Formats: sequence, structure tokens, C-alpha cells
Amino acid sequence: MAVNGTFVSPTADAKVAHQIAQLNVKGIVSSLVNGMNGWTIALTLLLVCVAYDQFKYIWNKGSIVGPNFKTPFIGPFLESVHPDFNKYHQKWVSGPLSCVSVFHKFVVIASTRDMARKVFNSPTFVKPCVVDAAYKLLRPENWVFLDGKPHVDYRKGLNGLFTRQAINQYIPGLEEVYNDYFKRFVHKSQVELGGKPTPFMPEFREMLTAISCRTFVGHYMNEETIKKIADDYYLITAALELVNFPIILPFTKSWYGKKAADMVLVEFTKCAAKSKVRMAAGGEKECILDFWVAQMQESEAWRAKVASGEPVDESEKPSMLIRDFTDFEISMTLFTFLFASQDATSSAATWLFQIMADRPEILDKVREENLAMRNGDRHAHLSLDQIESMPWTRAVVKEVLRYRPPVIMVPYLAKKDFPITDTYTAPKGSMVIPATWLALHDQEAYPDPESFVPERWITGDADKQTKNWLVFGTGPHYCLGQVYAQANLMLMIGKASMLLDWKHTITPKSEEIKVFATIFPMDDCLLTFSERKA
Ligand code: HEM
Repeated sequence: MAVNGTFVSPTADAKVAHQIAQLNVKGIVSSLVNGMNGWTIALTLLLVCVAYDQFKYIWNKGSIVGPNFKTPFIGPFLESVHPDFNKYHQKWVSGPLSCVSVFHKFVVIASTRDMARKVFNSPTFVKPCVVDAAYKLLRPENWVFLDGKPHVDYRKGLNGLFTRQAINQYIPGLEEVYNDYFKRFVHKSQVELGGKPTPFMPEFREMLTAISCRTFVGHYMNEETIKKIADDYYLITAALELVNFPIILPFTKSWYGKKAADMVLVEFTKCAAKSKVRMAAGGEKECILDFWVAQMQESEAWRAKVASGEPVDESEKPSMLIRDFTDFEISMTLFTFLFASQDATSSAATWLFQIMADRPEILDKVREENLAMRNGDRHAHLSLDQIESMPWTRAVVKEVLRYRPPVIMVPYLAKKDFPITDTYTAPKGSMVIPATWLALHDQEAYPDPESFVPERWITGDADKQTKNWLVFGTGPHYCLGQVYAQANLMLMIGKASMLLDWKHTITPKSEEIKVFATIFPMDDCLLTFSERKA
């Protein structure tokens, strides 16, 4: 039987033997390359990239919890498009530090109280990064992306806008907006829908946009624009869901989000120009923008006086000298306020209305103390001190924020290798995300943490658990608007209890949590409002 020599042994084949005799490396490479077509080259490159991506993920993961392998390149990208609260929760409880890798980004999640605090309080190693799309939407030069001293200095200049005195000036504007929207809610429920329940989450989002715009830019923005911003803000939030998608492709969520963000920036820029004119003419300060512009103009006037050599009285010196900001710089900063407040406050408002409707006995206590604080006049105005001094109103707001914290994760970026523990270092360039849920649902700090218990803020020691209170973050980037945000929610629920009755239609999804940047009831909170008779 003839034996195929090539099959038995290469050297037995005369042709191969000849080739081996001619062996040189250049020959092998060229014969390999000649034997490859475009497809084989592409496939080989792809396999090398897949292997590199996998190897890099496993290397970065080190000893912490996370999937053993990564879906090539994209990782769990599709999950981030449809975020699932339960999956996040599983991740948080899987270990104090856990990881995933989405596209090119390696993500470390710090889920226990101490790990989360460590990240928040390590400005040498991390800076806030939000998701990739946020740079494009807010603009990379935006102050929120500043780091270290430049961030501290910029923030100091903004502190004056959130003092108690300033917040007191914003309250009448808030009351106006609530009066207006509460009437709209009743109209919607009773006239438009004939008493039929409907999801109110979108209505709350619109109301909170109007509230934010009223506080930030007063009457410089008309109703139509506010409505447009409220509607389009969905696109901005949706754009930010696409965690780490590296580019903005036309007609995708990020693309629509960017267009909406550009529109908001243009509108705020127009408001800044109007405020400068009005403040220069000695108009009364009514909003954050006015306070800021007046501060700039007072600083400028002081500098001009000093420069002119006129005798100056130190007592006239503004408490904080700030530089002039362009209309667009102002607009970018106001946009960060909107960005920071919109989703978080809408989330808290939605849960507040739902939870109060489901617990009428607690709502009655809120109502009773609000009426007493207003001396029996449901329409009387309150000051910040009065708002904060109502124990039940304060307790329900605090407890809603603890029980359903709007911001469940805060993305930071490792500026350099970050040794989070003795055994694990997050590599430079990774996202490091402190999660707030476990700290706020910690059995030791807040006994019976899965229940809504406002009493813990009245007779219990919840206020002493400052280490666990991560609702507004901690460290150099803690929430600038936290006093304002909580007072606003207290005012909202107090006024609602005076002027409205509302019923919640409970569905199997009411207690399920939907993640849309922040968290909402899965069924979007079906409510019916009616006017409350005196
Ligand atoms: C219930 C409502 C709110 C919640 C739960 C909330 C929560 C947070 C959290 C968790 C952070 C990140 C803190 C950190 O990294 O340590 C933050 C930052 C921030 N928040 Fe809020 N926030 C709320 C409302 C507001 C409002 C109404 C404003 C403005 C009017 C605001 C302005 C800001 C700003 C400017 C930052 C960034 C501060 C910095 O980087 O220095 N927030 N907020």
C-alpha cells in the first residue's frame, strides 16, 4: 500500500525536505503571510484583541469579586442599557469591592459603608467622572470636573448661593410654583381624567424642573421654555444611561441628549445676560442667578474703587470677592445644578407622595404640624427655620431619603493606581463607584432598615449615624445643594398636605424599584389628586 509520506512524517516528503533544507525565518514569515488572505488576518487580529481584553480584565480584577470572564469588548453593556435594581443589589452584597468591565472601562464598585467612604474621601486618588457621556453633555471644561485646589476655590465662590439667608429668598418662588402645579395636578386628575389614576412620575419631574428653574433663574425663563426643558430633560437622563458608550452616534440617545443639553445651555446663557442687566439696574435678588451676578458686580465695584485710589471702608468689602464669569460660564454652572438636582429631587418627590399616600396616619401628623406652624392659615408662608423645625415633616423627608436614596452610586475615576485596601489596588483609569444603599440600609445604624420608620429621626438615634448618612455623598464633592434640597422637599410635602388629598393605586410593581439614573417606583406611581377643602 502506498503510504503518503507527508502524512507519516514531514521529513519523509521530498518537497518538504527541500523546503526545510532552505529554512530561514524570513522564508517562513513570508510564506505564512502569503498563505493568509484578508479574512484570516482580520480573524487573527480579532482573536488577539479578545484575548488581550480578557487578560486585561482578569489582571485588573485581581482578588475582588466579579465575573470570571468578560463578554468580549462590550462586557455587560446591554445590562447598563436596561439597568436592573436587583442585579445592582446582588452586586453590592457580593463583596465590599466588586467589579465589571464595560467596553474599555474597568469598573470597581465599593459597596459597604467603609469602602464607599474611603472612595469619597480619597481626593488624592479619585475625582468625580460621571459617565463618559456626561463630559460631552456638560462640557469637559465644566467646573464639576475640576479637581483639587481649583475645585475647592470654584466651589467656595458658589457657597454664598446656598447659605440659609439665600435659601430663605428662594422659598417664596418655590411656594408660587407648588401652588400652580398642585392646581394642575387636581385639574389633571379630576377634569382631564375624571378621577382615574395615572402615573404621576412624569408630572413630578416637570414640577421639579419648574422648581429648579425658578430657584436658579427666577422669572428670566418663560413657562414654555421650562416645559420644553422638562420634556427634553428625559433625553439628557436617558443619554447618561448609556454607561461608557465611547462615542456619540447620530440618532442615538446620547445624540438626542447632547442636543437637549445644548438647548438648555443656550437658554441659561440668555437668562445670565438678562440678570446682569437687571442687577446692574439695582433690581431685587430673587434667584441663584441674581445672587451670583450681584456678587460679581459688587466684587467688581469694590475692585474698581480700590484701583481708583478712592478711600475705601473695609466694612463695605464684599464677604467674598469673586471674579466676573461670562454668560456661558454661568450657564454651564447652572446646568450642573439642574443636572445634580433634577433626577434626584424628582425621585425623592415621587417616593414621598407614594409613601405618604400609603401611610395616611403619618401624613396626618405632617398635616397637623404644618397647620400649627402656619397658625391655622393653610396659605401662610414659612421661613427656612420654620420648615426645618417640624419634626414629622423633617423625619419623613429624612426617612424617604434613607429608605429610597435617590443616588445609589456616584462614579469616580482613579487618577492613579488607588490602593483601596491592603490587598487590592484599583488601576489608574478605572471607574471607582461608591454605592450608598448598604450604608443606608445597615441594620446596626438603622434597625429594621427595610421598613419605613420616620420615628427613628424623632425618638431614635438616626441623626447620630453620620457615618452611614451617604445620601448626599461626603468628602470634598459632597452635595452643594443638600440643605436647600431637603428644605424644598419638606416644603413640598407640607404644602401638599395642606392643599391636597391624594390616593395611591397600589399595583404589584409599586414597591419594585426602577433605575432611571436615580430610582423610581416601577409603575411610575399611580395617583389621583383632589383639592383639600379647608
Ligand atoms: C434629594 C436631592 C439630592 C440628592 C440626593 C443629591 C445627592 C448628591 C450626591 C450623592 C452628590 C455627590 C457627592 C459626592 O460625590 O460626594 C451630589 C453632588 C452635587 N449636588 Fe446634589 N443632590 C440632591 C440635590 C441637589 C440640588 C437641589 C442641588 C443644587 C441646587 C445639588 C447640587 C449638587 C452639586 C453642585 C454637586 C457636585 C458638588 C461638587 O462636585 O463639588 N444637589 N449630590
